[in-house]
Amino acid sequence: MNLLTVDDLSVDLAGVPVLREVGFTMAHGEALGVVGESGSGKSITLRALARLLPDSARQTGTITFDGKDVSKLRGAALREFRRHEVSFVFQDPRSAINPIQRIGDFLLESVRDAGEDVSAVRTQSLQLLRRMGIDDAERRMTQYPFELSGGLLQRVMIASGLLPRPKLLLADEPTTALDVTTQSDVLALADELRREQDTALIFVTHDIDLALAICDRVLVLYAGRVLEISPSQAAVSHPYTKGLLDSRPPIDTRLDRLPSIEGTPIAAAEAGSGCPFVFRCPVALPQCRDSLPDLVEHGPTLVRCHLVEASRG
Ligand SMILES: Nc1ncnc2c1ncn2[C@@H]1O[C@H](COP(=O)(O)OP(=O)(O)OP(=O)(O)O)[C@@H](O)[C@H]1O
Repeated sequence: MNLLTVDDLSVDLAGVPVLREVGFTMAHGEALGVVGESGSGKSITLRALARLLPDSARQTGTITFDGKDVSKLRGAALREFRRHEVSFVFQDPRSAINPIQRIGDFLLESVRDAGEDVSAVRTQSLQLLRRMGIDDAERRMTQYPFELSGGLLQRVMIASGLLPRPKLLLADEPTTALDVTTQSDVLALADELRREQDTALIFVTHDIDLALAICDRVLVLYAGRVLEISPSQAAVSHPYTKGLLDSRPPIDTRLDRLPSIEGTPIAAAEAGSGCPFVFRCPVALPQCRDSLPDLVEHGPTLVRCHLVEASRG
């Protein structure tokens, strides 16, 4: 059985469409990267999965997590889902932590509420902090968030996300605010821990290279729609995903101007019945303006593109 099945998920916020017919599945322990330009719907997808959309949101479609319909969870079942089944790590740790609460109290807070064995969880917290590369974990537990650097605090947040041994960790650009070396250290440690725990990961990022490096598959969003789900750079087939790969800055040459995809993305609300990427696509066909094909298998990738369909004859 899949850990997660998202089927035909559409979300409107304050009456404005932001996600359309999003569908994908995840196996237990799998890592899925979610990439796309700003405003493509990455964070909204995560929030919908964790039942964290604002009250003004209207959602259709289904999210099935470990056999349960997430939209039907209420009361104790919803608390259990948020405590033990999914965890969230946000981009900015300082906005997600109470500034006047000590790190140790923050880590043990949810356990205290649930009446679990505090001393056992304290030991686990210390172990996780050390495994996340925090040397003097005992002392850090007694400190306040302002006493920790952004990098240390994000390590604490990831430890806190893994502490309940969730089935799924939702990470929204968890290392974007860190410098590149720290970013790769933190991600490598987090990845090792979540594999040991068999915790699946959804990793939202702007960086398609990073997503391909860390994740089993990468889902590409554009104007609130899934355009491709690919396991590797070699398998990538959609012109938009290829454009994202081609616009990475080269590591060995200095360019006067960074390569980029011509034009700007449209909002989900601006897309008609055609492919939302048609306005920027260098290889668009006439039919791309009228309809967006279904997501279909093309070798190891899942892609929705008329050009790919035409190439298959
Ligand atoms: N609370 C809200 N009310 C109304 N619209 C919103 C709200 N939050 C997000 N949106 C809109 O939903 C769309 C998707 O936003 P989302 O935050 O998911 O994008 P994103 O891909 O995560 O972007 P970024 O990479 O900039 O974080 C955007 O057009 C955004 O303006």
